Amino acid sequence: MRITAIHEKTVPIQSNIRNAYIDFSTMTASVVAVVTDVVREGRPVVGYGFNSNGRYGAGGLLRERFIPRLLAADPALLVNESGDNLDPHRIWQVLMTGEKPGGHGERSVAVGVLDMAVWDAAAKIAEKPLYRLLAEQYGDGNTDDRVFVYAAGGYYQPGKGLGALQDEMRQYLDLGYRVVKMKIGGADLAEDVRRVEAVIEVLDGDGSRLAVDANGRFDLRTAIAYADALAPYGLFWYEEAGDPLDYGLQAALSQYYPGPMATGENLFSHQDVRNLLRYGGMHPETDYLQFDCALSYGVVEYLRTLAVLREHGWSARRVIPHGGHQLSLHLAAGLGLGGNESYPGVFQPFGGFADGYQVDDGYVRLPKTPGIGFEHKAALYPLLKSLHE
Ligand SMILES: O=C([O-])CC(=O)C(=O)O
Ligand SMILES: [Mg+2]
Repeated sequence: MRITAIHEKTVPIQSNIRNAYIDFSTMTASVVAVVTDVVREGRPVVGYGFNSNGRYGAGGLLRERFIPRLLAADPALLVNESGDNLDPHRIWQVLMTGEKPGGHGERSVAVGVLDMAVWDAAAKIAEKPLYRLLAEQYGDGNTDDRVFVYAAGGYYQPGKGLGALQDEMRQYLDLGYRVVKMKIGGADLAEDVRRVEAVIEVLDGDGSRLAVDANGRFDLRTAIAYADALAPYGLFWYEEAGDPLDYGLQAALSQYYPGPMATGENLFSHQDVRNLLRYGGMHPETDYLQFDCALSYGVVEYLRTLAVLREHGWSARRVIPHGGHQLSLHLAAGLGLGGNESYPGVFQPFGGFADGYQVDDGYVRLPKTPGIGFEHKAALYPLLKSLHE
């Protein structure tokens, strides 16, 4: 078998929302389709991939480097021993040929987008949902039949007052979520405390159902001032307080803040993760890690990241990935992660899961059809299909 074509496009996912660090007025994403010559149900198998929010589309890198590299490779180097399916690990090696270590800038996005499409195609060719393939090949064979999800939103928006913030959160609860997340650090501390209290009111006074996200905005002094203000609420987690690469800040804050903390969405390699675990002072029993495969070289690299976790005494259950996409849902169900982010209100059509699979008391189920299941999302599939039809 072989890859016959790879199509790529940059699409907008802009909106008027803002976190503490960026607004999303010019945000884009890369979308790819990897077409194979394997036929299932009368049609060539096509795998789809895209990157999640927060990093821009990587069209330049895809067009100039990664897609040509893949198409120029001997097809025999891209398939498994028996030659009947793609081998994502071999493909990853080909993609990274000529790439020096370190400096994991945006090339991890380009590789992550292609890797997503390769796994989608490989699972379709194997005629299994991806979570089953992952559980059989890399897990203990067991899969979770439902995955914990939380609703992320609570962005800053022009004219959005406390009432609108509360209405947004009520909508998430009505959809079946139990835990919600909101942004902090984009207003002053007093205003953020009012916002946090307004959301906790909607959660029947239960702060343990609210996560807050500072998107790396704070220096240590500000992070500590927020820690003092937030600690009494007993929050679900306090996320990305300082710069994602400032492990010293994280270590100081981890010692100081009594509740669970979360970070990792802007670490793009297993080496960066290793440094966080070595030097970030995080607590394996109570903290959360948020690495997002779509931004960080894909599933092949994620398997290495999970190995690093094991070496440092962390359970995969402490991982709840950033990004709210279906690939992470498969990783969670197949490899026993702790759950997944969800964006019921933002970053559509890429956020969200299969149509008809409602969130029930904070958990969601996955379709049993082959691949990742993008075909089950009516708002997304036409866009993916338009790449090659
Ligand atoms: O606002 C963003 O960049 C997204 C984000 O941090 C998250 O979902 O945790
Ligand atoms: Mg975040």
